[in-house]
Amino acid sequence: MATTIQVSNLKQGYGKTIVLEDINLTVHNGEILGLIGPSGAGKTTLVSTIMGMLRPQEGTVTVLGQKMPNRKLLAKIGYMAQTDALYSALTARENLKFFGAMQGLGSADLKKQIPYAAGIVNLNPDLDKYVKDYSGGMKRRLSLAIALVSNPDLLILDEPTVGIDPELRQQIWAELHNIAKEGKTILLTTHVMEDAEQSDQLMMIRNGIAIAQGTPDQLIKDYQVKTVEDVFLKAGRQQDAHS
Ligand SMILES: Nc1ncnc2c1ncn2[C@@H]1O[C@H](COP(=O)(O)OP(=O)(O)OP(=O)(O)O)[C@@H](O)[C@H]1O
Repeated sequence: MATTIQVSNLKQGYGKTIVLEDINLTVHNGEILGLIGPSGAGKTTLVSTIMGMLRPQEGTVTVLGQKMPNRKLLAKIGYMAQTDALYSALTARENLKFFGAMQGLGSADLKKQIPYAAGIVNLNPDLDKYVKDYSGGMKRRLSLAIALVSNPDLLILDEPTVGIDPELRQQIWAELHNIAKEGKTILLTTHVMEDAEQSDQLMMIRNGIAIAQGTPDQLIKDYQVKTVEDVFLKAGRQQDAHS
């Protein structure tokens, strides 16, 4: 299986503040990796480093065979940030057109991809509304559609299911699994245990350290617990006991 993301011995921080210590991670084509951890653990910092928005302080990050940061690769990455970066004075369709064009889509592709991406998040009926009139959940859904619109090889989603109701969450997960089956790679951060359970691989980050890594089933077995949440709690207690 080809490798989409390779993080080796990454140390990362802001100035003298160290946020991540010795992170090692491999994500293959077609895999969904869930990054879980408490608020402030360093998930967004890791995602930003993988995207090339932050240069590693130590160690290396390779994405789709290229060492990061690499601006050219951004066109191959669909990114949904934690805070919605949308143009509120434009309609949802205009936002999708703008961001799709930025990702290199021509008008024929946009015509096909906008209804596809909006369909995944049930936004087709509201595409011509102004974003300023959208609810918080609709904005999250539009941000996800923007990440999907260019059919990228790598999808990076920072807390994609916040503000999304359970029924739509299930629908989105079904589509994420379809996308992964096509060989695309998905990296997402989450606080939601149901999301973690849907991931192929998990990395649990706490206090800047990867405290557990593996498939949800394997982790549950290794930690001799019943749920992914219990794995996280037990791994956290073990980390505290050792520090
Ligand atoms: N630009 C920045 N400058 C300085 N410190 C930062 C910056 N961004 C984040 N931090 C700090 O780095 C640490 C990790 O933050 P990060 O946003 O990566 O956590 P997170 O796991 O994504 O949290 P959350 O789940 O709340 O989004 C925190 O202590 C945060 O205060």
